[in-house]
Amino acid sequence: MTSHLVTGIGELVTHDERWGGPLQDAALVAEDGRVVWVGRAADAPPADRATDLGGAAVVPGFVDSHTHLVFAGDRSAEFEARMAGTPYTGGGIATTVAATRAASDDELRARLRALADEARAQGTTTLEIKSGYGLDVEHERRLLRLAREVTDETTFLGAHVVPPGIDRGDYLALVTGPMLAACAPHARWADVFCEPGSPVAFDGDEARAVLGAARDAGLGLRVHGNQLGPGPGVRLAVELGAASVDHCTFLGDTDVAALAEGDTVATLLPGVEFSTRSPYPDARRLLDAGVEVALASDCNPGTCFSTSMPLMIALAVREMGMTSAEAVRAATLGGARALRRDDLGHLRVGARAHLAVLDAPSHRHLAYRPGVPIARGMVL
Ligand SMILES: N=CN[C@@H](CCC(=O)O)C(=O)O
Ligand SMILES: [Zn+2]
Repeated sequence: MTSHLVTGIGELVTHDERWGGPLQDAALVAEDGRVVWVGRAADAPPADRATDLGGAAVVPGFVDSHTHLVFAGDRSAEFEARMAGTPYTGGGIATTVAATRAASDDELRARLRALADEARAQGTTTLEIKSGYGLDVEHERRLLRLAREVTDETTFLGAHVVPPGIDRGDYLALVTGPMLAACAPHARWADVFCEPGSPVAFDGDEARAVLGAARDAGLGLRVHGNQLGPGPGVRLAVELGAASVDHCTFLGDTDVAALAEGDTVATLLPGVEFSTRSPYPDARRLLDAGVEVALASDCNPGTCFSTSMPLMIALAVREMGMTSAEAVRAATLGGARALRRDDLGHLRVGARAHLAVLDAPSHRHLAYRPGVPIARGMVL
């Protein structure tokens, strides 16, 4: 077992309350992939090898708890139309499904790996990846098998939309029956796009059926909820004990109260509001109510084609009323909680030694220097 001392850390964000905030002039030792010591550089113990970061700030590696990285095709024309005023409805998902079904494993794998590398280069050290562009038994299973090559945090999203040409009831029976059975061995989670106002997504009763079947199959639950308008998604997620409800753009008081009382993380995806020109969710309202908030990219070809967690942090600070410290926490510890992982998202002793190293003196620069590639992931 080799120990690795990382020193020369100008500012270290650990999320360890005992330090009362970021540590200055810090060091960290990792052994066997885990943090074994954290403290002031002057007190650092000897180790087998050392890396001097020359005063860089370090935060926990970003935990991007919501992505759709296995897909083919291009929807830049749809984006362009949206910027010219055409609203997002979810209808474009069928375009990606057709292109994805037509792509070979190697084509999908090459794109997936390139996107995962792109995320890592910007500080992301954990990715959740959903299926949802296969929408039949063979292709949903294939997408999850490919996603599993990159992460253990895989999510079955057969209930993304009802594909064209199939009856809703028949599709629901497929998703909750044979498709779930084929996909469950390759997934840790199941998700559903619950949006009663959308002709292609699922209403509250349908979403309840999808989530109930997934829970019976041993999967953890996640929900796309309240993205395009108010609806039952958030309350359903809390009622069923989902780990996370994602988007949370249109919330009523009862939704916020349910989240505050429940055990479900509210995952905000501000890249979606940016790329669909929609109103941003009210993060301040959630935080002030005591809700656990996560930030994620939702990288996908339709609503946000960005893997950049620093961009999400900058948007959260600029547009959603979060402080830099709250946004960094949401992109790290919040994401880990949304995945129910206590070994990620912090740098206390025992955590995975996953770092985001910033070419900057402070975590504040993540929002202060938007669009500048200051973060990189480092897994020890
Ligand atoms: N809203 C549902 N699913 C994705 C978008 C998928 C797409 O448009 O391709 C989302 O999280 O925004
Ligand atoms: Zn999504």
